[in-house]
Amino acid sequence: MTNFLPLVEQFHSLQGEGYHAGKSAFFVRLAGCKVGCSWCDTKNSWDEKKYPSISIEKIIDRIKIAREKGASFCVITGGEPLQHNLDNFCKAIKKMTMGEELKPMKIHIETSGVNSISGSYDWITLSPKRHSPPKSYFLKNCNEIKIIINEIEDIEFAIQIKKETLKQYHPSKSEDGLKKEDKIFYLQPAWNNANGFSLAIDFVKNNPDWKLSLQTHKYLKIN
Ligand SMILES: C[S@@+](CC[C@H](N)C(=O)[O-])C[C@H]1O[C@@H](n2cnc3c(N)ncnc32)[C@H](O)[C@@H]1O
Ligand SMILES: Nc1nc2[nH]cc(C(=O)O)c2c(=O)[nH]1
Ligand code: SF4
Ligand SMILES: [Mg+2]
Repeated sequence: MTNFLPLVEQFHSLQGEGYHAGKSAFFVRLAGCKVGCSWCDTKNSWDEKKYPSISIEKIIDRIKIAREKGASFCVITGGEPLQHNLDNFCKAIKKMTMGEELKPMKIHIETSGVNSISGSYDWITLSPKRHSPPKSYFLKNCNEIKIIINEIEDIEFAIQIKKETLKQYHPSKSEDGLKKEDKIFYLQPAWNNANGFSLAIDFVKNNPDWKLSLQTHKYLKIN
């Protein structure tokens, strides 16, 4: 199991997307992705050979500092973070951020769901991809689903994913009171794609069980 991970960047910012948008968060962007979305905004992260392998303790030292400054959770993203086995990393985050009067830091993950699960999470954001659909584990266990909209076929894919997800009933309750089956379904327009924006807005207007997610950090010109 890995104690070193290829790291693109780590930064303290606001979660820009989805249910937790606007909250103080620390991001760990791991390198490596084989999913290859043509519109990916993080293509620089795909080739893990370009990045140094950093010890998980060193990564967590920065997580601890960010927490002292106010980050309320850390977001593991990428690249596709689950290309790596994250069991040790998640365990170490929990262990190293726990204090006498301090609960362990919450861990969120952003994933396409194409790899097997490893690690354990307080929040799973699943962003399913049309050309490489997610494993059913993620449809069942994620907290939110965020589909990126470029063209009409993405809306059709979103409808199909929601149907599949609702088939995977999973009656358990998370700490914040949201039932696991109460997933939140988001359409997120692909950045700078006017067609994606108008398709997503029209669909959400007519389908109130969906919400719009915007990449608010990009409007704010922050990380
Ligand atoms: C860069 S990905 C990394 C995590 C993981 N590989 C995934 O796709 O979920 C982080 C989030 O950004 C979304 N994303 C990537 N490129 C985007 C774009 N051009 N416009 C809007 N969202 C985008 C992804 O769908 C995902 O929800
Ligand atoms: N501020 C901010 N919020 C984000 N939410 C998900 C991101 C990601 O790239 O996974 C991201 C990101 O890159 N920046
Ligand atoms: S899965 Fe995520 S990181 Fe990989 S190409 Fe798609 S959006 Fe980019
Ligand atoms: Mg991003």
